Amino acid sequence: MAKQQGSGLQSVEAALNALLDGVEALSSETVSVEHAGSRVLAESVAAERDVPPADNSAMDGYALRLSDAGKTLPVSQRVAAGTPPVPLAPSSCARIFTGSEIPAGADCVVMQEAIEETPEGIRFPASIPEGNNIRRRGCDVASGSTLLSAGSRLEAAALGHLAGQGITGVSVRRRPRVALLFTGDELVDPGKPLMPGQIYNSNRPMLQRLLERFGAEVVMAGPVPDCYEATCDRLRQAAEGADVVVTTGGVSVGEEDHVKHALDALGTLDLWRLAMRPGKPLALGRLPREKDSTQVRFVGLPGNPVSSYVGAWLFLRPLMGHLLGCPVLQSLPRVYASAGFDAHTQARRHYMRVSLEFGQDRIVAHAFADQSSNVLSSCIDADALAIVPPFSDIAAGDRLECLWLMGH
Ligand SMILES: Nc1nc2c(c(=O)[nH]1)N[C@H]1C(S)=C(S)[C@@H](COP(=O)(O)OP(=O)(O)OC[C@H]3O[C@@H](n4cnc5c(N)ncnc54)[C@H](O)[C@@H]3O)O[C@H]1N2
Ligand code: MOO
Repeated sequence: MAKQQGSGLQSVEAALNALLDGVEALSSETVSVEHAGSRVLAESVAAERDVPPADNSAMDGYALRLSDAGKTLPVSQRVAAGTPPVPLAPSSCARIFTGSEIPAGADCVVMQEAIEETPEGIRFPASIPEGNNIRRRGCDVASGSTLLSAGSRLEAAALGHLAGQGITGVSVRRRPRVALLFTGDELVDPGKPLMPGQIYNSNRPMLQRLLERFGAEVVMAGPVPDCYEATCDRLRQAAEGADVVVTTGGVSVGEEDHVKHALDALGTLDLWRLAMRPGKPLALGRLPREKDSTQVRFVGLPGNPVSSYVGAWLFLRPLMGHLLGCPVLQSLPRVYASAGFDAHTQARRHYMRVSLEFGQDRIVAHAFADQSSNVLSSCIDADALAIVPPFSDIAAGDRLECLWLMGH
């Protein structure tokens, strides 16, 4: 286990280094573009065609030669979108529409609001800028250029870009397979009656949703009884079918907290107990996977829902980012805001759940009043985690570094 700090707690940075050390991107698979939403490109895609494929008009209007500016010209052809034009006849203009190809010979387009229709033809203004309203071939994508880089996440615009090339299939990273286990004999899944002493399992849908957003596939999700042998069995089983095993609860110091001991016995406990709030008892390590003699990463999140939520953003997201070879998932964007509250911290760095108010000249971070790790209400409107260093006094107006939970 890595060396501990004086407080006996390890830094978040040390934990992230231990977790990500040696993590390599997973293998790739080919999927149809239709089903590639949110997947991560395994290889860069080169453009094979220019977009647009030819010079075309940005406006509904008339194409002409710049040398004919100020003249009245007959309309010699009508170029509808989807129909290739013929070369422009001398001393004439072409009726043209947005997206229609520019006829050879024409070098500008005048929008129809700027011309005058006369019995002799179309009268054009005397002054027309060069190349007016012409969108050049390849101005969006040039053939041979990199259309999308390896590691890009295929969201809406990227999918449009692939379609613009006529591409139907892409090579993407396999989704990290995650096994999610929940410890705690008090837990019941919604849909079942709640007996005295029981609570509903909030972590299950919450982590499932977060993991899917981070690009993972949850292949197994289920309870683990509060018993050492059962915990060992479930961890062993989980490691066989997954790339990452995540547990919640059972990592603290009570005698019903078996996860850490089971991990210690079965695999490697790399690091335990972090100088962060919430999430102090978080445990990180590796479990052996017998079927291919490899190791899978283990993340033991504390049971309190807020500790699990914050731990997922801080640790599971970058882990998925590394398994997917996707830089945007590897770290959270930082944003600086003025504190809209007073706070003081003890020995642990506090990741406070804040909502961001975007004003004209500054961003104000508002903290949810109750920052306890069992109060999931604090996460509902949290746009960011404000990082408050240990032993600090924060006064309203102070500058805060925040991790932006984009689209949380
Ligand atoms: N003596 C000490 N006690 C505790 C310490 C400590 O240092 N010394 N640390 C506290 C901190 S900080 C945390 S965080 C918790 C974490 O404990 P565990 O990870 O072992 O979690 P549990 O004890 O299993 O559960 C904690 C809490 O969360 C509820 N829970 C658990 N799973 C779920 C779920 N899936 N859905 C909803 N709620 C869940 C559980 O009922 C407990 O209330 O330990 C402190 N104790
Ligand atoms: O560290 Mo715990 O997650 O604050 O309650």
